[in-house]
Amino acid sequence: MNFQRVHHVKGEVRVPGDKSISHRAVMFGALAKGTTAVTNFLQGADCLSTISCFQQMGIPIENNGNEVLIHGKGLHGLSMPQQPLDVGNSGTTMRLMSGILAGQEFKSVLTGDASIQKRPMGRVIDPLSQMGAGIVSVPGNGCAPLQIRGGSLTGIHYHSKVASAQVKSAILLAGLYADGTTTVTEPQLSRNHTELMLRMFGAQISSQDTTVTIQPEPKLDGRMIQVPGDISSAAYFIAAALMIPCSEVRIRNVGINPTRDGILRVCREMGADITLEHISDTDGEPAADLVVRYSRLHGTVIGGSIIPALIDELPMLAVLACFAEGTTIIRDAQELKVKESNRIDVMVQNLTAMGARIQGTEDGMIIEGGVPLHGAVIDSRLDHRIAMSFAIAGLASDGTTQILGSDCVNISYPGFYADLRKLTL
Ligand SMILES: O=C(O)C1=C[C@@H](OP(=O)(O)O)[C@@H](O)[C@H](O)C1
Ligand SMILES: C=C(OP(=O)(O)O)C(=O)O
Repeated sequence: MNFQRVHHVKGEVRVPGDKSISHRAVMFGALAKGTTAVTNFLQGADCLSTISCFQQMGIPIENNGNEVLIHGKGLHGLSMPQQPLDVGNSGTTMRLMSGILAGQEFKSVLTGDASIQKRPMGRVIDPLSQMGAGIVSVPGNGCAPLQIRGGSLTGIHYHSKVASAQVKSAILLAGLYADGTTTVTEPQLSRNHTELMLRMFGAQISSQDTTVTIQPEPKLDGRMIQVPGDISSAAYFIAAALMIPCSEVRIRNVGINPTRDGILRVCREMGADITLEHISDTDGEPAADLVVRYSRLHGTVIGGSIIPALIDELPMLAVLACFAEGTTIIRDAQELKVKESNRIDVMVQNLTAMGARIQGTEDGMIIEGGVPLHGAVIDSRLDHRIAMSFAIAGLASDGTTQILGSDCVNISYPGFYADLRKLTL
């Protein structure tokens, strides 16, 4: 797909439901007794993979588009899948499901696409093995496919080396089936959707700073879940409005959980004009309308404990930094190397092709802003966040930007190009 400079982005948009919350709604709904009704569920390929995995384990799920109904069978209601469970491109599905499957008295196999088979799974294999699960990497390299023999788990206190909500959640979910208390401490606080939602379903879970503790064998009850818009999807429109002169965009009902709102904090630090309106709170997950206006930005340093609160937004922030005066340093972000692609290498390669002054580092990037960008052929490496970031870059650059593999946006935002187009009319 090709992109060219536009004069502005203007108008209103409603981004689809949050990906992290949509996955969890299906998983926890399946483990609860009774029906869970989810509205504004993200119909992206990743969340559809989660639905199909639970259907394969005997959970009836009706996907009516705007509402998803999960007819949960309780903590011990899953049945043994007859085939390997295919998570597609979704790291969240693979890692959270490994925690659930570690607690089941049956054998299962988790697999996925070429990208997922390169991502590190040792980070869940290690703690789940310590809890007593039989979990192995079939190719023997710490990656998927994973073979899991669950049951008879012991609660542990795990000190994770990475601030990862997927690792934390996998351990907490296994903790539902352990014979005592399970605790996870992480180096920095990662997104806390698991803690918030499991508590709403009836789990006994308590958090203090970067430590979370869960008690086993709760009675989880089906419930209603309203999914807020995904701030990671809103990031593309936030950046477009900030980068393109004369722009003003209103993004409705965006989740602004403090463990996810790093992009708002960094953009404001860079000089962005962003206001929040109609702030609401449903089940502990705050949301707001974001009003974003074109702003003259300056460079900044992004590192430390804010990184987990904006990890998926860093590709877009790297593009934004090209449009800010001065230097932007992104550090402590080595996790970018183990996402759907190596997001440090891919950003450096593609932004360099567009004429940016950017240098990759061991744990991030250094970007000299204020150098105009020009169109180029962009290899998305089938990474949805890369494709969306460069679509926005193309709208603010000379010439034509061609994105290869542009359909991969279906992973997290199937209507992305249509919504973007409406804002450019
Ligand atoms: O728990 C989640 O829903 C997610 C956690 C993050 O990954 P890590 O846990 O690997 O940091 C994030 O990058 C991913 O898009 C979704
Ligand atoms: C890293 C991501 O997702 P996952 O880990 O679920 O594949 C993402 O959506 O940017």
